[in-house]
Amino acid sequence: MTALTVRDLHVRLGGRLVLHDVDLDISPGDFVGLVGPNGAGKTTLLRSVLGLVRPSGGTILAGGEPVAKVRDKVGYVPQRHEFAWDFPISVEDAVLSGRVRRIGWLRRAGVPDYRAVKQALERVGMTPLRRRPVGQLSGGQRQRVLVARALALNPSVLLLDEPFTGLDVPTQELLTDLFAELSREGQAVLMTTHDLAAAMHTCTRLCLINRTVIAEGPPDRLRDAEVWRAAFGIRPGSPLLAALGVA
Ligand SMILES: Nc1ncnc2c1ncn2[C@@H]1O[C@H](COP(=O)(O)OP(=O)(O)OP(=O)(O)O)[C@@H](O)[C@H]1O
Repeated sequence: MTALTVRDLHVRLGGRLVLHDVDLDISPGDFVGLVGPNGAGKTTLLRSVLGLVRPSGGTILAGGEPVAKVRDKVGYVPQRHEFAWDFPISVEDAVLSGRVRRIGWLRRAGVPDYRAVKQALERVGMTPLRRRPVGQLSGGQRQRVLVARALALNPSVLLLDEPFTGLDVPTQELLTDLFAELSREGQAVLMTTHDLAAAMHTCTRLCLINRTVIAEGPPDRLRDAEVWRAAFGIRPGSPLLAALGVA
């Protein structure tokens, strides 16, 4: 069974058709890079899965069920600037807040919740900083907190919105290794990124999108320069195509 199924998705925002005819299947263990130019609708696709945007048509299933019924199967790492870093909470509490959908707003966190937080902090290497206020963290540390916050839910689908923006190479490597490991453990990972070369190298599949899916499949099967030109409007002979090994 697929972990995430998107069928015939259409999204209108501000009276404009931002996404149309989007079909996508992601299986457990897939590490999918969602790539496309600025304004292609990548974030809108993630937000549709999360129910933050209401599609004008189509269906989205997680593990075969309408995603609206199983939101706690979906973990989400937003872009860093979307989180309220000036809120006076510790790293540990920020990660715990990722479990709110499972705990419920009115209940207290219990042993399984604290255990999940502890494991998530360990996976991103943030245990030593668990009591630090989130406002005192560097960009890379903040990104690791956001990843831990999503992992604390033990999701079967993990959505990542440009997780590498502004990160140094060691932090990018740490997170890339973690995402690859999660996918090997059976999680379905869908990541938007503008780092095409890294996506070609690390993702098991790529989905090229520009308001609709232009092409998708394992990176080795996407060596056709025309496909990249159609998605990104890259000019023929562009060095970018050579850098991607698709010239
Ligand atoms: N709330 C909104 N109201 C109207 N239009 C919107 C809204 N949010 C996004 N859009 C438009 O939808 C289109 C897709 O935006 P989206 O943020 O999904 O693209 P993206 O592929 O994630 O882009 P980027 O790579 O620049 O982050 C853009 O043209 C954007 O201007």
